[in-house]
Amino acid sequence: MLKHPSYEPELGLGASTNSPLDFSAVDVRLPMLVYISREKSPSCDHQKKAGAMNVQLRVSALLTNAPFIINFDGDHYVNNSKAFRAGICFMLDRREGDNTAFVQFPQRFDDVDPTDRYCNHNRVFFDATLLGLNGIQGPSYVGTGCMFRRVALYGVDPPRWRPDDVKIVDSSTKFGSSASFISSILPAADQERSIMSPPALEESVMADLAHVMTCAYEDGTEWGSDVGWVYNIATEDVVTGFRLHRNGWRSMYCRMEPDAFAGTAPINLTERLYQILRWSGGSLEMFFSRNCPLLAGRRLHPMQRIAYANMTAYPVSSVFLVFYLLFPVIWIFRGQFYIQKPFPTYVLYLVIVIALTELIGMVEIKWAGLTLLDWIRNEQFYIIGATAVYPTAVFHIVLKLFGLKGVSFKLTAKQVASSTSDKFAELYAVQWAPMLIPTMVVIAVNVCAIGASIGKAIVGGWSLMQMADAGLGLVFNAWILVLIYPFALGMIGRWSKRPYILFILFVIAFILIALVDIAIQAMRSGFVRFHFKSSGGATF
Ligand SMILES: O=c1ccn([C@@H]2O[C@H](COP(=O)(O)OP(=O)(O)O[C@H]3O[C@H](CO)[C@@H](O)[C@H](O)[C@H]3O)[C@@H](O)[C@H]2O)c(=O)[nH]1
Ligand SMILES: [Mn+2]
Repeated sequence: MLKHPSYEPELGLGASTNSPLDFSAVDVRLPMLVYISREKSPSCDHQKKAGAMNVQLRVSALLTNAPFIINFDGDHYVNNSKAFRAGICFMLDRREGDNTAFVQFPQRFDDVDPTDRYCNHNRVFFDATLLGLNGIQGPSYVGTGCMFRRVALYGVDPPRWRPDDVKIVDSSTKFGSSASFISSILPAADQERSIMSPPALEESVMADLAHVMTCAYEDGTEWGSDVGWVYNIATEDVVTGFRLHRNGWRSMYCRMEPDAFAGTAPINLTERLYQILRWSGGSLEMFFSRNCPLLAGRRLHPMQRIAYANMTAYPVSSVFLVFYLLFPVIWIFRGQFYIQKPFPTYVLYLVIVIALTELIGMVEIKWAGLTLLDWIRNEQFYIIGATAVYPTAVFHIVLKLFGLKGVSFKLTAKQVASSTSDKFAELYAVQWAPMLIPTMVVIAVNVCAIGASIGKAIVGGWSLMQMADAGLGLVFNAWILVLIYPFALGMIGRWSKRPYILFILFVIAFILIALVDIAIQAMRSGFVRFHFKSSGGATF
């Protein structure tokens, strides 16, 4: 803090008997590290991560006023030191550099099981969706592993949309009352190709720092709305990135080998579902707020607008999907198909559309360098989320729209300690939550449908047409079970160490239900009742 680092390396000592390591060719200086913690007080909301980031933003403005900032979650670390240079290259690029607000690196995780059962890696989202957005206005901000341009976070327009005579500090209350902070803004906008010396550590500087760290500092300012990280939303990341895109900035996605950064992921099914709940609830909050992508001005690229609409409104699709997945109920009870038989040309169109969608999916996977397993996990977790989590998120937003408090989201709990003997102990832990019920019902309904159709087929009396219908129905039921398979594995806990047990359980369930169905049919036709009556008078 006292002296800006020079370019001259300071080499360490050579090897000796006391210290066997040779540092004679190593620059042994440590970079300046300043630990800060914002003020927390019962009288004001600390605004979680967004609040912490905004304090960092102000404090660092007074310390170094560095034009570029990189941010990580508490559970992430630097894996490849070259990432910093890569980010800066995008920022200083001649073509679009000046209009680039942030460079987003993918999130990578160390603690995930080899088959990525709960789709923690989210490869399709990172390596296909975010990479694809590079072709429009750039990836969304995902909260960690992201390099920012400082002035973009201040709500300043990108050069492309900024007239030369614009006043960057256009309102006296926008940034709060610190004169030192306000006077740091213009240099931050100018110094992007030079460096500035940090201030000497004097008492006045310390007083300024303490002032910008208080939680009352932001009262009556635009911090948390138009300046810095956005407040009052479960997913501050997507909305903070969105505000930058809406102002006309672009962003860049940067994937490198070895991975730039890495961190920890929740590997317990319930924790993972809570994480998805926070994301989907936050997304809907954004869609139904003044930060709705459909309300943005013309600086947001039309395709980027569609991408954001999809990224925020997606949980609504679950309402239709859950009904669809429960359709077999009608069939089990009535033994009839109520879905209208479509006419052949319509079926032809349907088949073509479905085939093309799958083909495009396949091409995207190949283009992004992903595997079939990454793709399947993605599909599976969409259905699992849509049954277990998204309905709760929709419920949350309905409560909110009626002015009620909504569902409360919790932070993602991480694996505590991994002993080498049982590395994925967490993976097999079953943790009860009401959220698990809807998906369990969907599994039960589809298992019953398969069992019942076996029963009906055995009793016989089916025409060829009925056989064909039931066959199609079975494909539907089986496909749903394939998609929900990781969830079912999660429910059997430690048994899922041997996944074939699940198949055995399914087969037993099918046979039992087939027998029950045969019994019920026999009862209906009077056979069982007759049998029981003659042998002792049991009544039903
Ligand atoms: O009061 C708080 C709470 C959280 N954090 C930070 O926020 C991070 C995100 O929380 P975490 O529990 O790790 O959630 P994840 O689901 O792993 O996080 C993803 O989703 C969040 C949005 O829901 C983003 O903020 C994260 O960047 C993104 O990695 C943590 O690591 C902390 O560094 C704080 O600084 N202060
Ligand atoms: Mn995290």
